[in-house]
Formats: sequence, structure tokens, C-alpha cells
Amino acid sequence: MVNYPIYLSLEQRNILVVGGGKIANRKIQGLVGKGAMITVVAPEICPEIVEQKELEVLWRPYDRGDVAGKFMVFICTDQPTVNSSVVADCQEGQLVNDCTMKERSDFYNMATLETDQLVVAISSKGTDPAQAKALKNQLAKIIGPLI
Ligand SMILES: C[C@@]1(CC(=O)O)c2cc3[nH]c(cc4nc(cc5[nH]c(cc(n2)[C@H]1CCC(=O)O)[C@@](C)(CC(=O)O)[C@@H]5CCC(=O)O)C(CC(=O)O)=C4CCC(=O)O)c(CCC(=O)O)c3CC(=O)O
Ligand SMILES: NC(=O)C1=CN([C@@H]2O[C@H](COP(=O)(O)OP(=O)(O)OC[C@H]3O[C@@H](n4cnc5c(N)ncnc54)[C@H](O)[C@@H]3O)[C@@H](O)[C@H]2O)C=CC1
Repeated sequence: MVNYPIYLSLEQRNILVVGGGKIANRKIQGLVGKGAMITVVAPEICPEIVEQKELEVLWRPYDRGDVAGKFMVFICTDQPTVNSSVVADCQEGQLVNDCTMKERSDFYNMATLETDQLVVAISSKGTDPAQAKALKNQLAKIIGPLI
């Protein structure tokens, strides 16, 4: 996959996160504080997500109407049939990240270091996210003392 890296504004955007477990929480931690309106839908939602303030929480299974009007959709359940349904329900123009299947994602998250004045984002082009994370941790040691 050949992608185009940008630094995207989420101000006032509606974002849906389907799933409320460990990976959904990782995606949400990266989204809060960016000015977006975030909705999470799942029958079970972990405490780290529930404690977030800027968040609408729907404690139920995903319903196909949930994607309506969403700018961006993160698919993070452990149920392959649910994940496939969400992908099928999304319309042309909605940005979809399926955390279980890179082939059907419009975009990937990157391993990111962020300060007030700097962002460093690393992608392995989807080939080895653990390596991207390891490189980020190495760079943090170099960048940390410089800023
Ligand atoms: C395509 C992508 C789509 C997306 O999720 O955006 C994707 C997909 C998948 N990841 C999988 C596994 C793991 N992902 C991580 C970690 C991270 N994954 C992230 C991004 C991405 N992961 C995107 C590409 C990024 C790139 O281009 O490099 C990071 C960088 C950013 C973030 O998630 O925010 C974050 C580090 C955050 C940090 O900086 O700390 C770890 C390690 C860990 O969790 O510690 C493991 C276990 C690895 C192992 O065990 O080797 C699987 C298999 C799932 C399964 O088991 O089925 C898939 C599915 C597939 O490949 O299709
Ligand atoms: N992209 C990435 O970086 C990674 C992706 N994964 C994949 O991500 C997926 C999720 O992993 P975890 O968060 O660890 O799982 P988890 O077990 O912690 O959470 C699963 C969540 O899905 C929810 N869910 C189940 N049925 C649902 C439905 N019908 N509607 C809405 N939500 C529903 C559950 O309530 C739960 O909140 C797994 O398939 C895993 O393989 C795993 C590691 C890294």
C-alpha cells in the first residue's frame, strides 16, 4: 500500500470508535484533546475509556446507524463479523481504520512522539507496527533531552 502522510485537523469532527477494549483505548487516548466529538460503542467498555470526559459512551453492541455522519470510524472489536459489517456500512468519503485488517483501512495510526512544538510519527507502512513502536522509543531517548 502506498499512502500519503499528513497532519490532520479533527476540530469539530464526529468520530466513532467501535469496541471498548485495549486497542480502542489506545486509539481514544490519541484522539482526546484534539477538538473532536468522539463516540464509543461497545457492550463492554474498559474503565480507562469510561473515565475520559470528552466522550459519548454507548453501552451496547454496534448498530449500522452508528456510522451515520461520522468523519472517521475506528473499528476495534475482537469480533471479525462485526468488524466486516462496520466496513460494509461505511460510505464513500468516510475515513475508516480497521485495526484488525490493514488491507481495508483508509489510514493507519503511526507510532507518535508529540511535544508542544514537535511531532515525530513513524510508520512501517503497515508491515511491522511493533518495530515502529520500538524505533519511537529509541528516538524518544534522543529527542527528550533536546527539547
Ligand atoms: C496497520 C495498522 C492499523 C492501525 O491500527 O492503525 C496496525 C495493524 C495491526 N497491528 C497489529 C499488531 C500490533 N500493533 C501494535 C502496536 C501499534 N500498532 C500501531 C499501528 C498499526 N497497527 C497500523 C500500522 C502502523 C505502521 O505502519 O507501522 C501503532 C504504531 C499505533 C497505534 O495503534 O496507535 C501501535 C504502537 C503504538 C505505540 O507507539 O506505542 C503492537 C505492539 C503493541 O501493542 O505493543 C502489535 C503486536 C505486534 C506483535 O505481536 O508482533 C496487528 C495484528 C493484530 C492481530 O493480532 O491480529 C494489526 C492488523 C494488521 O496488520 O492488519
Ligand atoms: N491495530 C493494532 O494495533 C492491534 C490490533 N489488534 C486487534 O484488535 C482487536 C481488539 O483487540 P483488544 O482491544 O485487545 O480486544 P478486547 O477483548 O480488549 O476488546 C474487544 C472489544 O470489542 C467489543 N465488542 C464485541 N462485540 C461488539 C459489538 N457487537 N459491537 C461493539 N463492540 C463489540 C467488546 O465489548 C470489547 O470492548 C483484536 O481483534 C486484535 O487482534 C491487536 C493488537 C494490536
